[in-house]
Amino acid sequence: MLKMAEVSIPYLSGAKIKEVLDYDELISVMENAFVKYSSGKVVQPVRTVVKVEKAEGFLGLMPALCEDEDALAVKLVTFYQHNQEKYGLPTHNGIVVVFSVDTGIPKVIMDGEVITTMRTAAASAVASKYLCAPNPRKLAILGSGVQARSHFKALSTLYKFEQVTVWSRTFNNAQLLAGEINATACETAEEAVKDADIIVTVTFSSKPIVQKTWVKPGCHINAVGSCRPDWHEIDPELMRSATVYVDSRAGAEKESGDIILSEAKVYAELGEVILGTKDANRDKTTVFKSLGMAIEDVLSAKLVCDLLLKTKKS
Ligand SMILES: NC(=O)C1=CN([C@@H]2O[C@H](COP(=O)(O)OP(=O)(O)OC[C@H]3O[C@@H](n4cnc5c(N)ncnc54)[C@H](O)[C@@H]3O)[C@@H](O)[C@H]2O)C=CC1
Ligand SMILES: O=C(O)C1=NCCCC1
Repeated sequence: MLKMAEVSIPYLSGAKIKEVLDYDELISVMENAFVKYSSGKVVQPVRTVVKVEKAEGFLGLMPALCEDEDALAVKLVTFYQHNQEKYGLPTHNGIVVVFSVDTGIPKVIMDGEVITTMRTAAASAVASKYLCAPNPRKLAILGSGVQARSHFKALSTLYKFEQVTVWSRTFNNAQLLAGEINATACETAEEAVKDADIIVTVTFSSKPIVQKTWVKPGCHINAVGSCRPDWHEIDPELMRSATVYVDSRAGAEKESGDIILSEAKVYAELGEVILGTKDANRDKTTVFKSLGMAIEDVLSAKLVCDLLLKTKKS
């Protein structure tokens, strides 16, 4: 066994990771992540977030351990909402450092951007699978960035939508995305969400972008963006009247403006629904408030290692 001083740690690029990850597999890995988390099999402190005032950005530190899965890693992720408009760079960047559970020696460092992009959408796919009404026909996407694209891909692995609508605060961006995915660009969010069976909100908005009166009763909403305690995407009245599910109660109570500002009651963690200890209220309007959990990254990184480093021993 090598000592730390003798180790040369491999780096796996986002391009390499993209080659091996697919949504089918990630969706089942995310399902397992939710189950492990809600059955108390994961050690995962609530994310530490450092605010970078100068750039209006944030650094998040996200460690988790799951001994059952022989998985220990930490994601270090930045989210800088102005990166795209200022520098043409992605707004989310980061790395995942994977450690040996037995020795604590770092095994691999890998890109965290692709994992964040794909596992977040796979997590929403799991939520939709358990919480939306059968046979969803219309998908509405609010936002037109990285997560808008990954959510379209992940949800399309589960459902064949008859109609997909896109709204973005800049209509041109909605049109660009709509052109890529054969969807309809809408001038208003109200028009986009009308009669939608599944709504995905993936923006940095600090003010609600979806109102309760616009939403079809029984709709399922994946509320993925605005992950700060003082930002929200969903009308507080809609939050209070829906059945609200989260990835982690502890995370939601500390980080989600959608929950904190509306004082909506969290009904269940998604893992509890998968475990069968809480109901999936498919006939009601449901919101899955996603904040993102370290265990999602840790198990995604483990999958990447299994796929790319199969022949190498730690
Ligand atoms: N829950 C989770 O696990 C994760 C959540 N996120 C969050 O999802 C959201 C989207 O992320 P990406 O697509 O990667 O970012 P992106 O930068 O690629 O796209 C952001 C989108 O939000 C829109 N936007 C920005 N400010 C807005 C405002 N004030 N009002 C309305 N729209 C606005 C932009 O026009 C763009 O369409 C962010 O809030 C991000 O932090 C991202 C990764 C994981
Ligand atoms: O889980 C993540 O990764 C993130 N969640 C909220 C916003 C930034 C990244």
